[in-house]
Amino acid sequence: MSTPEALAQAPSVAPYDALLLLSFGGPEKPDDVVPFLENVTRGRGIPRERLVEVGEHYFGFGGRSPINDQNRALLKEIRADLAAAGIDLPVYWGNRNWDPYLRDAVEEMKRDGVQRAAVFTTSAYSSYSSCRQYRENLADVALEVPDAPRLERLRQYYNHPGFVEPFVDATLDALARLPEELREEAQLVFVTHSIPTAMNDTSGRDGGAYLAQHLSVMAEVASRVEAAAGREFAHELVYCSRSGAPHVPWLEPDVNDRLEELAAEGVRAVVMVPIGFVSDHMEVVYDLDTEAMATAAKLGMAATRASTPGTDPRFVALVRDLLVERAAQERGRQPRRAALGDLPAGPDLCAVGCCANLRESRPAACGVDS
Ligand SMILES: CC1=C(CCC(=O)O)c2cc3nc(cc4[nH]c(cc5[nH]c(cc1n2)c(C)c5CCC(=O)O)c(CCC(=O)O)c4C)C(CCC(=O)O)=C3C
Ligand SMILES: [Fe+2]
Repeated sequence: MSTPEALAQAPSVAPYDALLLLSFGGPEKPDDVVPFLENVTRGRGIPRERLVEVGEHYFGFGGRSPINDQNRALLKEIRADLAAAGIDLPVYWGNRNWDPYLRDAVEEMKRDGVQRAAVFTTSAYSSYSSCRQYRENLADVALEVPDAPRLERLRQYYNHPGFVEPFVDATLDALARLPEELREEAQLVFVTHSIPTAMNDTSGRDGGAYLAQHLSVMAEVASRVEAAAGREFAHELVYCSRSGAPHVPWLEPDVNDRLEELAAEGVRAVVMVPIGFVSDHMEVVYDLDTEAMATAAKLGMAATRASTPGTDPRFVALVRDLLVERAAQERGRQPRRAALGDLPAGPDLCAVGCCANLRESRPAACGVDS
């Protein structure tokens, strides 16, 4: 809570008068599942069989995705963290695909008199799905809501210490949960969401950013884990949650296929480190904790899964850090831009053509050209 001392030293967030948490959204009851999937996949050429299959994942969890509850928990922690730092700023929440929708959040912000809000998205890396599509959503809402507040997306944060460091501790913790006699030989299997290779090819300013960013985070997490554990670990990047038509190439190998190969090579223990995900949403609780864990069990491998940042205090503080950094930038200062590893902190505004939309050319907010 805000003490007088905290208020006196509070960092400035001017020119912003609100923060918006922008996320994916997920169903909350069985009747939501099909309309949610229709929202997500409208015009995207996802085969019907894949939709039925993904629907089953949601029904298997009572028709309720974990993602909205995780965002509610994050929202609560962001508010507490800002207040503790003496920052008095309203925080709103809106989703791309499910209630509460972005548009409703922006209507509410407008009613409350918000003029200019910073936007934090729950996806850390660069790709059409995780970057430009949110920028398109922001451009759409600016057209749908007359006199909407200005909405300025905060930079991608995959290499921010508040994202990387929780994964280091989580990996050490997951290693400690393996049977002691297998811990020494465990391999680290870093996992992210597969995307079409064509989407990777157009990600970031120069292409290939999605893969390059993950490789950089993997190297950073692995080297910190090795330093803490005092030994090296074999590590590699694999993928989960492939969808799309079978003839369209997506990033590989799939985590399950790779576990089969590792078992055949004699590997008896793995730690899955889901660096592609900010919290334990459906891909994590189904594709990893249910499906990949069953694969490992079938193969007789010991496996644990490292936790995602979720509401780790360092991840919550990352939100404030990005906000304060960007606010300073907008006031003409040159703030420190925290970043770990071999890639620089990402730009505030995306370059022309960054994370291109492969289907159609649509307006996107928060670019140098928008
Ligand atoms: C890179 C990436 C992230 C990570 C970045 C970020 O977090 O934003 C992400 C997140 C998420 N994806 C999610 C759910 C779904 N994604 C789908 C489909 C797709 N995702 C893609 C990519 C990504 N997706 C792609 C290239 C497609 C193909 C269709 C298309 O080109 O757009 C489909 C359709 C069915 C299927 O095909 O699986 C669903 C249901 C949920 C909610 C989970 C929950 O409920 O807890 C979340 C957080
Ligand atoms: Fe997805």
